[in-house]
Amino acid sequence: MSTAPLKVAVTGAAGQIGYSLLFRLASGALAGDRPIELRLLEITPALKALEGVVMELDDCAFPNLAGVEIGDDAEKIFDGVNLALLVGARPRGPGMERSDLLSANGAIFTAQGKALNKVAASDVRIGVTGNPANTNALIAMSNAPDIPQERFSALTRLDHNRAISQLAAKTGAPVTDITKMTIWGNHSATQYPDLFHAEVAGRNAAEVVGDQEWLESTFIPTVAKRGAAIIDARGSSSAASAASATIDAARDWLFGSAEGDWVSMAVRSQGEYGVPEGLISSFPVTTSGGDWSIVEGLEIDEFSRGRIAASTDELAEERAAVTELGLI
Ligand SMILES: NC(=O)c1ccc[n+]([C@@H]2O[C@H](COP(=O)([O-])OP(=O)(O)OC[C@H]3O[C@@H](n4cnc5c(N)ncnc54)[C@H](O)[C@@H]3O)[C@@H](O)[C@H]2O)c1
Ligand SMILES: O=C(O)C[C@H](O)C(=O)O
Repeated sequence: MSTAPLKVAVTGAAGQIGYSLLFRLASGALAGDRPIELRLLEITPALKALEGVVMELDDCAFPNLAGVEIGDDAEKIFDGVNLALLVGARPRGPGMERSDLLSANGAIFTAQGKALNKVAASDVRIGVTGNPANTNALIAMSNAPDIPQERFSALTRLDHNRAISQLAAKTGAPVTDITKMTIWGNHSATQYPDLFHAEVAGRNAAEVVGDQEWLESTFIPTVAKRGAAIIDARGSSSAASAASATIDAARDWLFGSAEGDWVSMAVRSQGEYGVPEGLISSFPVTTSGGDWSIVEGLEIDEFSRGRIAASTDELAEERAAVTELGLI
C-alpha cells in the first residue's frame, strides 16, 4: 500500500459531524496506519471555531496525521485531494421551502463541484453527506464534467447501519451476523430498507422475521424516520453516527467491501432495477480497489418495486427542481 499521505478534504469541518469525523479520520479509522493529510473547508465566519478544532487535533498527537490545512477557498483546500467528504450544507431554517433549501445548497454544491473539477487529484472520490445528499451529489457531479461520474456518491450508509441494528435487535442476532442489507432510493423518509435480500446468519431475513406487519409498520418507518427521531430526542441531528457512517462508506469504497456481503451507496443510476438513468440513488453495491458495482440480478417483488419507485419518484422531482433552478 502507498505510504504517501492520503489527502482528505472535509467541508463543514467546524460543524457537528466534523467534530466527530475529523478525530476518527486522524486516528486511523479510514486508512489505518497510512498517513493522512486533512484539508478543511469552512465559511469565513466559522474559521475561528475551526482553528480551535485544529488545536484539539494537535493536542491528540495522532501519529499518522501528516498535516492539516484550513481555509475558506475551495480551490486551495481541494488542491490535489484524493477523497472529498462534502459534509457542509445549509440546514432548513424557519419558513424555508424545499426549493429554498435546494437553491441555497445548490450554490454550495455547484461551486464545490467546479472547484473539484479544477484541482482535485486524478483519482479523487467524492462522498456527499450534506443534505439533501443525493441531489447535492447530483449537482456536484453535474458541475464537474471532467471527473468520471462514478466518482460521486451520496451517503446512505447511515440508513444501512440503522437497518442492520434494528434487524439485529428484532432477531437477537449480533450485528456481525447480518449481511446483504440494502437501502434503495433517497436518503429521506421515502427510502426503502429491504429485508427480502438481507440475511441473518445466512438465512433470509424476511423469513427469519416472519412478520410482514412488523416489517411494514415498524421496521421500515423506524429506519426511514430515524433521523427525525434523533432530532426530536437530541435537539439536533445525528452527528457521531453520521460521521461513523461517512467513514464506513469511504473505507469500503477505497479499500473494498467484505467478501460475500454488500453495502448500500447512492450512486449514479444507469437504469438498473428500473431506477431512472442519471439519478443518484441508493443501491446494493460491492466495492473493490476504489470502484463500486451494483449487485445485479436480485429478484424484486411487487411490494419492493412499489417502494423503490416511490423513493426514486421523489429523486426525480428533486432533479426537476434543481434543473428548473439552472443548477444542473
Ligand atoms: N446523509 C446522512 O446520513 C446525514 C446524516 C446526518 C446529517 N446529515 C447532513 O449533514 C450536514 C451537516 O450536518 P452537521 O450536523 O454537521 O451540521 P452543522 O450545521 O453543525 O455543520 C455544518 C457546517 O457546514 C458549514 N458550511 C456551510 N456552508 C459551507 C460551505 N459553502 N463550505 C464549507 N462549509 C460550509 C457551516 O459553517 C457549518 O459549520 C447537514 O446537511 C445534515 O442534514 C446527513
Ligand atoms: O434526518 C435528518 O435530517 C438528519 C440526517 O439526514 C439523518 O438521517 O440523521
